[in-house]
Amino acid sequence: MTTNNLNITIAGGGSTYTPGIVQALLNDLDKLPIKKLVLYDNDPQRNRDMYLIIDFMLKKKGVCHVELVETTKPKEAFSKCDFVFTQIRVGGLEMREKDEKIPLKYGLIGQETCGLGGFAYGLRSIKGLLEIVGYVQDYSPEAWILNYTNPESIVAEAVRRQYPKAKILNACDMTISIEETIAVNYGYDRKNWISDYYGLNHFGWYTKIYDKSLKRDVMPEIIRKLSISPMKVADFNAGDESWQETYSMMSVMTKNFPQNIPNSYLQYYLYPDIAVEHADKEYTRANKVMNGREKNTKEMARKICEGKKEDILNFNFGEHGQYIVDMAISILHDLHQRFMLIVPNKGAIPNLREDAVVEIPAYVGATGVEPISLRGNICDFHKGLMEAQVAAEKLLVDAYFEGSYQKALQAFTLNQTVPSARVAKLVLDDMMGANKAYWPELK
Ligand SMILES: NC(=O)c1ccc[n+]([C@@H]2O[C@H](COP(=O)([O-])OP(=O)(O)OC[C@H]3O[C@@H](n4cnc5c(N)ncnc54)[C@H](O)[C@@H]3O)[C@@H](O)[C@H]2O)c1
Ligand SMILES: O=P(O)(O)OC[C@H]1O[C@H](O[C@H]2[C@H](O)[C@@H](O)[C@@H](O)O[C@@H]2CO)[C@H](O)[C@@H](O)[C@@H]1O
Ligand SMILES: [Mn+2]
Repeated sequence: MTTNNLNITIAGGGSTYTPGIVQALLNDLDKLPIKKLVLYDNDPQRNRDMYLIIDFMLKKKGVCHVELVETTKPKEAFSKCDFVFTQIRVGGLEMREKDEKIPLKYGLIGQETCGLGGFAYGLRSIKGLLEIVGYVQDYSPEAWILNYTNPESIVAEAVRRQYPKAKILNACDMTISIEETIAVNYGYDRKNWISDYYGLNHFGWYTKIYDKSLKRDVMPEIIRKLSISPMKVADFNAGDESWQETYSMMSVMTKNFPQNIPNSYLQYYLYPDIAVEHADKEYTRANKVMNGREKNTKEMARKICEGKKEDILNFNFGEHGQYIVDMAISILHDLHQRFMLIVPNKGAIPNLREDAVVEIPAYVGATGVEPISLRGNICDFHKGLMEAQVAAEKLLVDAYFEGSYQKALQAFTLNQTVPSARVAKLVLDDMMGANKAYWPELK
């Protein structure tokens, strides 16, 4: 790969996260010199809106040497690329709304990536992401794919089965968001941190947070602080009640299980009763995102269309964009920087099955990912939770490839947010009806 004149394609170009990623790209043009930026999406209107926003951003920054392209054609999008950033949402927020509302009808967690909502989303996402990975193999097999598409564990497992040699990194911004939120609440600089963490995506625990300037593991004191005063959301989640509730739940979790700092998403598996009690069955997170981030994106595009020049750009996604851009820089310049990544276990967690897809720290360089193995076994509590989740996710991916209703029912039954096979079947059948246009046929 040349270190100059890069071609970068964003698949899911119309995503609400594209401006944040482009902002990070523009801040780092010296380290990641781009010649061409392609927005690829299967929804031409969303892609057009985003083209207008990104074109506005480039002009505002005085960047004229970057060719900006919008396309719905795979060959045009994926030929001669160096990096492909993937962030698609198959079925859009309309289907996310169903993922959340159908389980809630049956008294179960309704969530984007956790519980049965995450499984429904998984069965939709796999096809869309495999299609894109396939295009990259056909048109630019040397390109690096940096994937943010959810649900990460499920799509990573599927890609690994179909394209074991694909040059892909699967990443989640949640650990970095948790770290930033902890740091601003309790007065640390997370840039000094070396974090040890293990789990599955949206399903893991910190075991140590070594602060290089303080020269100590700050995790025990953070756990004490969490139990005294719950965290306020950081600026990138400001005014967002759902995220405030989520970050407050981290205090509940550490009070009961004070050995580790958990990933905030564990609340859905450890306290599903609380989450269901607090849920509004008529107005879920999808509705909030439609009326928030999505509406805001359309508004930015509308103002640009009307020729407005001032007060157009209005977004703050925290470290989300910078995180993926930093990975590309680390590959390009062979920096071996450390990231939390979703990778095949292969012994990194010694007492967990080898073929699990786990989230652990890893170094990233020109040859890809070098995962960092744990120095010992994980405890039975975490192992038990993870084993059930891994098995359920694997069954779901089997269901996708085999078109097997039985495997899907097993996956739904094994999901730890589900109390009985009867309820699992009711939700599966309901979701099968709602997802006819997206899921493979399950027989
Ligand atoms: N890994 C992480 O930590 C992380 C963080 C934030 C968001 N995400 C994920 O990023 C994705 C985008 O989120 P969003 O809220 O911006 O969603 P969004 O709906 O606003 O954007 C997704 C875009 O993907 C497009 N799309 C859907 N299917 C496609 C396909 N098959 N081919 C090409 N384009 C397709 C849609 O038209 C849409 O423009 C989601 O998968 C979300 O879960 C992941
Ligand atoms: O409910 P949503 O769509 O607002 O967010 C779902 C995503 O949440 C996590 O990430 C970030 C988010 O990407 C970032 O922009 C900011 O708002 O903070 C969140 C965490 O604090 C998660 O990692 C993603 O996988 C979800 O898709
Ligand atoms: Mn995530």
